[in-house]
Amino acid sequence: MIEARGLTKRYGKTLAVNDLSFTVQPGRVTGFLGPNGAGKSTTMRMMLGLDNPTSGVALIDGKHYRELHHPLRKIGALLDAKWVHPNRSAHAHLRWMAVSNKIPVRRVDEVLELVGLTAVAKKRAGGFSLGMSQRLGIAGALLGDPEVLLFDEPVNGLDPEGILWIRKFMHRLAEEGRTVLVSSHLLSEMSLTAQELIVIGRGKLIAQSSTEDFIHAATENTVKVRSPQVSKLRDVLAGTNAHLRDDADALIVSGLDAAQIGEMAAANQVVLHELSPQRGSLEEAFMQLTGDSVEYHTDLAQTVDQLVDVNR
Ligand SMILES: Nc1ncnc2c1ncn2[C@@H]1O[C@H](COP(=O)(O)OP(=O)(O)OP(=O)(O)O)[C@@H](O)[C@H]1O
Repeated sequence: MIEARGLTKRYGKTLAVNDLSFTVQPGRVTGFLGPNGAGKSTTMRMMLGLDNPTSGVALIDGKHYRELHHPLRKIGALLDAKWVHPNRSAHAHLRWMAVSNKIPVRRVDEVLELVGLTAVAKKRAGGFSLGMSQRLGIAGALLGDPEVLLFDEPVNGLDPEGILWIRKFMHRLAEEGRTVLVSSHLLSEMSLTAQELIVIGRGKLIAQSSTEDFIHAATENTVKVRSPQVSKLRDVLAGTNAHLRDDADALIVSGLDAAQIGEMAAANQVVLHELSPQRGSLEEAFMQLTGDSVEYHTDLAQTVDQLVDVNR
């Protein structure tokens, strides 16, 4: 488990992290979400003892990082995938990490296998693609077989195949009972990867909840209905507290769920061609909860643009 209590970091005039308190539980992938500059990396660095908090604490299973006897066996991290000597092979890089952390060298082959790099283990890491470098970084994080894993923007710049691989791998690590914290500013990706969310903005906590609750609380659930007898359907729904909106050849209904609409249509012999509940998106939820912040809107627009690029 990871715990932040009143965690605060000031760099001169910049309050990078502002009184953050949250817990990250094992067995789930927790997304650490916020726009660029929100304070995600700074928070992760403090968890890893790479930066000292101005006040507050970050604890790994109740201990400060510096109190851990074998840190790599407790917590592994991927902060910067390009942090590797370019002329070293993947194997040599991991071997060096293992030896300097008193981890048995046989573990190197195991983690290379886990991340699918066995075939290129002897190749120069400097020639690796970004996706391969990310895998090597993840292999390094797994060397000590740690219970807690931190990944800072692991899908940034990856192609769709690389993104899918990382997503499945994160799920697998959580299913093994590990605590997995993944930072990202890519909202749609996080909605697929993370079961829990910690959302921050300008260093402050905006929300901590399950992804589902976060979306549910901040967006309206509607039902899309298509019918060849749409005016009859309107009459049927008129006597309820449903709110109707036109969307091309469909009606978007709020205030009633799909079952209620279906039953009313059947009782009144209205033919339906479609009756589909519409889920809000993480983007919509994010907009709702951060509605008054121009900074977010700008960032969100960029995020959506990037996402479109990624999926193209
Ligand atoms: N070493 C530092 N010295 C001064 N300011 C810093 C330092 N590190 C971070 N900051 C500032 O602290 C704020 C939070 O930065 P941080 O990198 O933690 O955000 P982030 O959410 O990880 O963003 P990104 O997704 O861009 O990495 C930013 O305003 C940043 O400029």
